[in-house]
Amino acid sequence: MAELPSDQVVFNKPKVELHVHLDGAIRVQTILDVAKRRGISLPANTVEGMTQIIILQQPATLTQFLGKFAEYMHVVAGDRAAIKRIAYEFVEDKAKEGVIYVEVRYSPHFLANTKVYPIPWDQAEGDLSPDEVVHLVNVGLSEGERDFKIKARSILCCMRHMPNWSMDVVELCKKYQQGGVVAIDLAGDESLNSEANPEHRKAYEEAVRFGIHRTVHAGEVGPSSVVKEAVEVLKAERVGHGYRTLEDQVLYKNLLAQNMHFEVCPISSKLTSACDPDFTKHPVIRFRKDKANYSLNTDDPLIFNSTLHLDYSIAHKYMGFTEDEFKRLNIGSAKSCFLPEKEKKELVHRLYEAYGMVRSTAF
Ligand SMILES: O=c1[nH]cnc2c1ncn2[C@H]1C[C@H](O)[C@@H](CO)O1
Repeated sequence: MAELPSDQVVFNKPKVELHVHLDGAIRVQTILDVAKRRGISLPANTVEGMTQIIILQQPATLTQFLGKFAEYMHVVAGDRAAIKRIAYEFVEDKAKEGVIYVEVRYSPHFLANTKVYPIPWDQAEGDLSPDEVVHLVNVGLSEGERDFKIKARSILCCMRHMPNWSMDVVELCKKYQQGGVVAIDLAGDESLNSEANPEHRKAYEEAVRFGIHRTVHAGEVGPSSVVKEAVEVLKAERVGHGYRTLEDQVLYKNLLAQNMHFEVCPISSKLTSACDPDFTKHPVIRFRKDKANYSLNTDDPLIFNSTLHLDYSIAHKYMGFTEDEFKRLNIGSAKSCFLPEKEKKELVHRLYEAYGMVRSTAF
């Protein structure tokens, strides 16, 4: 996006990122390497060439944006080494951006080639199940945590158009609750499926029963009723995007009063046409004025050709964000993360320390 500021670092301090898709955050070089190893032909064989094919250059619809995944998902899906590698490299990339805690989300079904119906991305049936995908991502993330000294947890996505996968997703959340999976999400095209299917509702009921944390993509491009349903029916503790909450002021005020967390993704919201392309009119400006609880996130940096620094630069340049607000929103993000209470407190404390906000207890 030509009019964006260059990748300057406007907030060079520890950060928390809560909304980023693993399959939207793969290195282009890795896609090329894996395609070469597996003998998969791609429309371009250089990083520059493939980047041009994958990225969204201009604002499109959410549906068009979601179509971009088909350019490369068949390369990594069903391949054990590739899945471990993308998880590992993801942690490295986040550490380089100054993220000290990240929750990364993905659909295990989209990376599998057996025990998933239909088998995605026109793959032939193989022997990699959604269950093993979660195991491999956990291994990649843990190795990344060890090598790059940050903390990474994962969120498993149900997909709006695939309700038959949702009970599986919640079962995987239960199975891997101690293995790095902290929550369930509902992603996909809310413009085509704005009311949650009963299977999604059942999965979220099960999540509540088993103490699995819950977030839902809602009010990104769909109406405020999707947000209302996410919070009231699916019992979401955080809202993915949530921009269109502002269309229902009663709902918005209720959510403010509850300190509901909004996972805001500035660059994403422009390129999916979720928001006005003029960043000076972005809903997060209202969130900030109202001292709402929200995070700043990349969402799918591969497809948006972006970094977390770029999202922060935009918030600074076009939306008037200050260092103090960056600190406040990161502390709110840490408090809204899905870690167990003790680890969450430690994370919040680390931010207070890094931001020079530790109060002396001396009298
Ligand atoms: O911004 C988004 N909105 C809705 N769904 C999304 C967004 N970004 C990625 N996804 C989908 C496509 C991915 O394959 C899936 C799981 O990460 O989630």
